[in-house]
Amino acid sequence: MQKKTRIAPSILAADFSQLGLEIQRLDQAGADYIHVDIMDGHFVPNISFGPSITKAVRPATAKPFDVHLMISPVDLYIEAFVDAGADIITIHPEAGPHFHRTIQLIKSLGVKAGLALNPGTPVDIVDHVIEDLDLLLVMSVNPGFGGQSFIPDSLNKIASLRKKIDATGRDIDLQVDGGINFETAPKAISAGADVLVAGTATFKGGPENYADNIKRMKGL
Ligand SMILES: O=C(CO)[C@H](O)[C@H](O)COP(=O)(O)O
Repeated sequence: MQKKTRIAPSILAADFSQLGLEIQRLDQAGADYIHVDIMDGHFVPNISFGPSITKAVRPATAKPFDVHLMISPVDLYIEAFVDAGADIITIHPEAGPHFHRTIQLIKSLGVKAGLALNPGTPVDIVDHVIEDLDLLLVMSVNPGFGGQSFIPDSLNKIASLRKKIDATGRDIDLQVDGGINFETAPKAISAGADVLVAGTATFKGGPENYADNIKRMKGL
C-alpha cells in the first residue's frame, strides 16, 4: 500500500564545506530521510565520498541515513557503511557479483536493504528478491550526477513496481530518484512512489528555502 509521501534530500547537492550543518538544516526543514549518494568513479562516472565522511556527519541528525551505493564491487564495503551509521543500504543489481547475496549480507548486519533500478533495467529483475527487500528505488535519471532531467518512462516503472509491492503485502518503500522537482513530484506520487529523493529541488534558493521546498514536494 502506498504510504504518505516522505522526502529524502540527496546531500550530493549540499555545500560539502559544511556538510554536517547542511544535514542539521535538512533535519529542521522536515526531511524524513537523509539520502547519501556514494559514487566510485567506476560504476558511475563521478566520485562523491566514502564511509569515513558518512560516519563523520552521522551525528548531525537522528533521521535515518538512506545510503545509495553506486559502487562496484559492492560487498567489500557493506560493513563499513553499516559501521558509518547507515539505516538503509541500497545497491544496484549490476554492481555484482551476486545481488541476492549482497541483499542477504545487508540484512544479516541488521540494516534495511534496497534495490535500485537504472532507467534501462527491467522491473522484473526484482521478482526473486522482493520478499527480502525493504525499499525499491526507481532511478529516473542515469546515475552519476545531480541536476539531470526526469525520464518520463520512470512513471511506468513506478506504477509496475507499485503493483508488485502491493502483491507482496509487505512494507516496502517505493523511492524515486533523479529530476524530482515541483512539477515531477506530483506525477511520481500519482504513479505510486512514496519516497522522493531530491537534491537540486531541495537545496534551491539556499537554506531559508529548504523547508518550503520540502513541503511543496510533499504537496502540502
Ligand atoms: O543519485 C543521484 C544521481 O546518481 C542523485 O540522488 C539524483 O540525481 C538527485 O539529484 P537531483 O535531485 O539533483 O536530480
